[in-house]
Amino acid sequence: MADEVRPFDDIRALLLQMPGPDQAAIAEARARESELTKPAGSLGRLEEITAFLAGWQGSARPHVDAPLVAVFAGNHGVVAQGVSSFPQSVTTGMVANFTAGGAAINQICKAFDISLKVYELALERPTGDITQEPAMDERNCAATIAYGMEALASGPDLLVLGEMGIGNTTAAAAIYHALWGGEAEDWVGRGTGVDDAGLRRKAEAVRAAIALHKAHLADPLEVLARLGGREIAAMAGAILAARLRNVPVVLDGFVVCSAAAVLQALDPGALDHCLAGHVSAERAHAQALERLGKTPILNLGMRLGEGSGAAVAVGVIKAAVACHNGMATFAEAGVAGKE
Ligand SMILES: O=C(O)c1ccc[n+]([C@@H]2O[C@H](COP(=O)([O-])O)[C@@H](O)[C@H]2O)c1
Ligand SMILES: Cc1cc2nc[nH]c2cc1C
Repeated sequence: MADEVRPFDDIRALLLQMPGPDQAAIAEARARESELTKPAGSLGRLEEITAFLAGWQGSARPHVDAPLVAVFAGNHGVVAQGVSSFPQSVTTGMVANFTAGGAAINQICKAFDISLKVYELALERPTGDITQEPAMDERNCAATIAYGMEALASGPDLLVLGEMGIGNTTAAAAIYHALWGGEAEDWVGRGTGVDDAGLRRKAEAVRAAIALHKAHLADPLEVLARLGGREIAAMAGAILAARLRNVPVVLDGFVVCSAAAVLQALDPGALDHCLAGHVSAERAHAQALERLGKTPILNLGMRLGEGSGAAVAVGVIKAAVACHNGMATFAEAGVAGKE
């Protein structure tokens, strides 16, 4: 039916409403930066981060007073293909661990004074096995994207995305392969630590999924629904919702970036409000970041997920903002400027 309302239409409508950064605030922040007691440019990337935050927050004095790590958890039918080195029950187990405060992300959030919220997405009902059927139908996927927008409810001034989901590096690899082509082998990696046989099963699963769904993969939202997972759809919603409220986002690793890649495929400017917190050790993450046009803040060989790499990068972002707001100008300090 020509006039049928489709669940994805609401998402597409939001993509038409994305604001840009405040150029005046960026100019004002850069002007202040040039007056601070340091040689011009000597804080390197920290100065870029400050200007970026100024633009999205619309203030020459950016702030990281209410940062939030939002961790989305989902389960994946594709684990039936032997693609992970851990059982599916670990997803539920780790959600309990997050709640109890025992995971790595809890400690990193404590270290940098970041709030943490965990969003559990029907863990008892894994998504469809992408080698056999779509992970989700359009209605479910759209509803999950909308649910992810909840991450903005508490009004964070910086949003860090994280995920937990056994099998989700296979879903992410399938998304990259569908969006960016190449071979299945280009996008799969060891995830939680599969051996060579496991790696071959991952490539085979990605290849089978692409072959099964190939007639439907021209639309990035169909790619997300058919090949993704609930946590990936929810993160896409959170990234989009942040943009609509001018909240800057810090992306984490391989799986978080697959949600971002779907948005970029829908609109090349959709990730302008996003920083890449780190490059993970998952083999294809560096390649994905290159495709996204993002330079990671950190490269620490991390491959945990949970938002952990991005949360560590918040420490760097906080340092950038502290310098910008707290440093004296040459005039204030009575320090002689450059001759
Ligand atoms: O963020 C990454 O780059 C990353 C790389 C490897 C593994 N992970 C995490 O490991 C889980 C998925 O791994 P797997 O092997 O089960 O597909 C999931 O919970 C992710 O958070 C995450
Ligand atoms: C133990 C464990 C913790 C995790 N955190 C994110 N992904 C994970 C995967 C496993 C297996």
